[in-house]
Amino acid sequence: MATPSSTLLMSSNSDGSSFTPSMNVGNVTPSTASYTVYVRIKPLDVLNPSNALSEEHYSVSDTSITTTDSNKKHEMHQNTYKFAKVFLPLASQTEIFATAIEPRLRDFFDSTDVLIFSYGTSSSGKSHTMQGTPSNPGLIPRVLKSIYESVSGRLESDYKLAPYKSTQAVLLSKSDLELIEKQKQCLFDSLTAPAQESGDVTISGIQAADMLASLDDVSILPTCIKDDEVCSLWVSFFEVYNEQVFDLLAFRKGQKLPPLGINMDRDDNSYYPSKLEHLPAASWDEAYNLYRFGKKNLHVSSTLLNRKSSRSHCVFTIKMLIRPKSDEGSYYPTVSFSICDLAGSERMMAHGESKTGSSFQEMKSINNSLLALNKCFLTLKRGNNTVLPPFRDSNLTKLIKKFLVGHGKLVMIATISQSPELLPETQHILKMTAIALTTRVVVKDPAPASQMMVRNTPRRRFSTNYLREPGCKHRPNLPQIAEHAQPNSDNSVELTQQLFQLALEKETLLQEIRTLSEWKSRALDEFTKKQREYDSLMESHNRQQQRITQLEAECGIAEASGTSWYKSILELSKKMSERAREDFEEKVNLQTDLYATRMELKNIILTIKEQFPIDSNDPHQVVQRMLYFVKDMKTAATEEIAEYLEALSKCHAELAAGKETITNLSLKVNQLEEELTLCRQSELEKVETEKTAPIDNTLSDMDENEYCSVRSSRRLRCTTDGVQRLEVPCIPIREMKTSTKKKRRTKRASIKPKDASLESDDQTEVGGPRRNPRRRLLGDIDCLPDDFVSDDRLSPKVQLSPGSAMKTLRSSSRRK
Ligand SMILES: Nc1ncnc2c1ncn2[C@@H]1O[C@H](COP(=O)(O)OP(=O)(O)OP(=O)(O)O)[C@@H](O)[C@H]1O
Repeated sequence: MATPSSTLLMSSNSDGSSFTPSMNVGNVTPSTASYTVYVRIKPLDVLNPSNALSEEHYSVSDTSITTTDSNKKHEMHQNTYKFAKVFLPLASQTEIFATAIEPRLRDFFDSTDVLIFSYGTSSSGKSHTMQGTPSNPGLIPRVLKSIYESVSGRLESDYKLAPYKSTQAVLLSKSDLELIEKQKQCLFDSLTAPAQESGDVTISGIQAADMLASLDDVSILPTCIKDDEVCSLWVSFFEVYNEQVFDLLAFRKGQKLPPLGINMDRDDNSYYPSKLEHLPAASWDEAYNLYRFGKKNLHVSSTLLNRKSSRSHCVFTIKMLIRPKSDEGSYYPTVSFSICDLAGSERMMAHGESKTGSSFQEMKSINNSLLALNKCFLTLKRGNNTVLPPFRDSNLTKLIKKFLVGHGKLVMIATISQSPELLPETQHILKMTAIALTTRVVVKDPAPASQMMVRNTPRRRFSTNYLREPGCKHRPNLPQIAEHAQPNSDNSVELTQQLFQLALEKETLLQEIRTLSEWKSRALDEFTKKQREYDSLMESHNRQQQRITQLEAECGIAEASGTSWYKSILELSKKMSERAREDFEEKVNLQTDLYATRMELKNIILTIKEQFPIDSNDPHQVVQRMLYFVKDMKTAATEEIAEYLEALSKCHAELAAGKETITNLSLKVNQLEEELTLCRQSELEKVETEKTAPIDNTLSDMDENEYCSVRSSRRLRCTTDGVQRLEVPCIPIREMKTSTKKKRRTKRASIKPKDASLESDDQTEVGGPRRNPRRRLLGDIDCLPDDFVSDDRLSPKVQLSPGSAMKTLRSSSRRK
């Protein structure tokens, strides 16, 4: 507020009359203004957001978007659109706020009016960007937080002034203030009531508290408010629905709100909704609750593209009023920060809306107002001084005209959806926003009121602005005061402005008259032409009629009359009725077929919907979406099959390798078996040889220890002076035991008398002929089974240790 504050007191009129702005229209130097345009891309899948783009149609850089599309001849063509910045799908609300909004908040605190608006197709994320969610707050809660944090400590508690018109203020009396407080209380009380409408998009109080908690990252900005100044913040909220303006903060229980009129503020040539509620908000909570209340009144309904689609353009504004602490009657012109959430554009027939009904009307008026906005951008871009932008074509363009002509800062956030069905609309949005970015507006009008000083606007009952409803318990029946009753009739500048405005209006009207007269003359020409055509047709008809009469007379048909004519007519009528009946039957059949086909189609759609998560009822869309799903499934299945095939081929390879190994092993086994047979044969031969060989007496000379030590080498070697060698490997116990038992049985069969055995023992004791150990050993060897294998590796499980083999041998020989 640097400029105004330095001249505030100097401009004061001593008589306390209304302020006369000191400006010279002719001396204003024209400057150029431009708009700032950003683009935000909605994630392809909002439930699992990622930066992935539908690469078939979009390629993106930091400041541009290129779309690829095919025309009617199926030729591919690309369009590139440039912007201040492109926010990718994963861009956070914090990033968007810091990049797009913070610089504009600095402008706001520097006394510049700001308008931020979101623009895009339906369901592209406009409301998400503006409002956000409790866990991910959008721009509105962030702007409010930043403003309240920045002016903290400078807010006045008892309001002396209230905003009026576009930039002015009015004095408030105590009773006005009481009424305002009661009005606010009514609004807040109604917020606690449960939501009634299905389309209610209000964030609950608890959610709002959560939201505030997650707004810590919002920065505090330097303000222009000096130590000896105080400020107040006022909130207003309205919507443009079906080309009518409705106040969203007006509280009328159970009553339909009447639309507001639109007035022009001559101070800055801007339009504003007349009698719009401005309510003071002392804190973030109060301001956000007012926003929540307005959201409750908003026109929202469910469409094919969005379950909670905004059906109106809504503008939420926060106005800052600064005044010197000591002077209750003086103030700086109010400065406003507006956030506009535009309704989404939609192609009417493309999304299955019928041509009748309120939703069609809503869509029509939304598209008309957006068309008017686009026309304004185009005309402003051409910079043609002779053609005026069609601001009056829609109430939306009328209300934001001030920003379109360069007074204040305008920021556009275009939101785009990557849905392939919305590609034509998205391309149109990109085209219009890219045009807006390159538009340079020559600011011709006198400087807006925010650069002027206003002092002591005459005291005016605040309540007359809006408290006119007799039914409201907080609103007394106050006398109405003419809205424009200001005692500043002798105001030449205002008159100049009015004249200027009137001249502009006259120019527009003259142009309209010219167009109409052109249209009229064209229509007259057309009419004359048609009249002539009609006359000539009538003439030929008359001629033909005459000719028919003449021919009838010539053929004597008139005399023959009666029967033949009557018969032929009867025949003809019979044929006709037959034909009509056939036609009717055919029609009925066709209708039956059609009905059956429809039912079949309905069933098919139901079946498809059971199997796929599709919420549309339009058969075309259902089939299209199903095809997408099927395509996805097919791709997934193909990938899976490829994986399986790969695994299968690996298995085949492994199997082949295994087979080869098995073949090798079986070859080896055969080889080994052959070797084994050979070994066995050689061993048996050896044993046979040993059996038949002469007894070696050398062994008898071995003492037991020597014998055992030889055996401990796991192969008993009985050496006979190198002449003969017997190798006795470990002997299987089972075999050995079996042999022993056999021996015993044999022994029992031929048992000797006790004396005989004693005799033999005696013989041993007396040094009779001792039995040769070699003989004993051979006796045991005799017991070896025929299939005995001499290699201990072939019978590894049961082996006889050298000691036990010795014992067994001895005991068996003893028994013998
Ligand atoms: N950037 C985003 N990240 C996550 N979800 C998003 C994003 N943008 C939009 N959405 C989700 O997409 C849905 C539609 O968004 P939204 O209501 O904001 O669209 P809109 O443009 O305001 O539509 P309309 O014009 O019909 O009101 C919402 O459920 C919203 O949460």
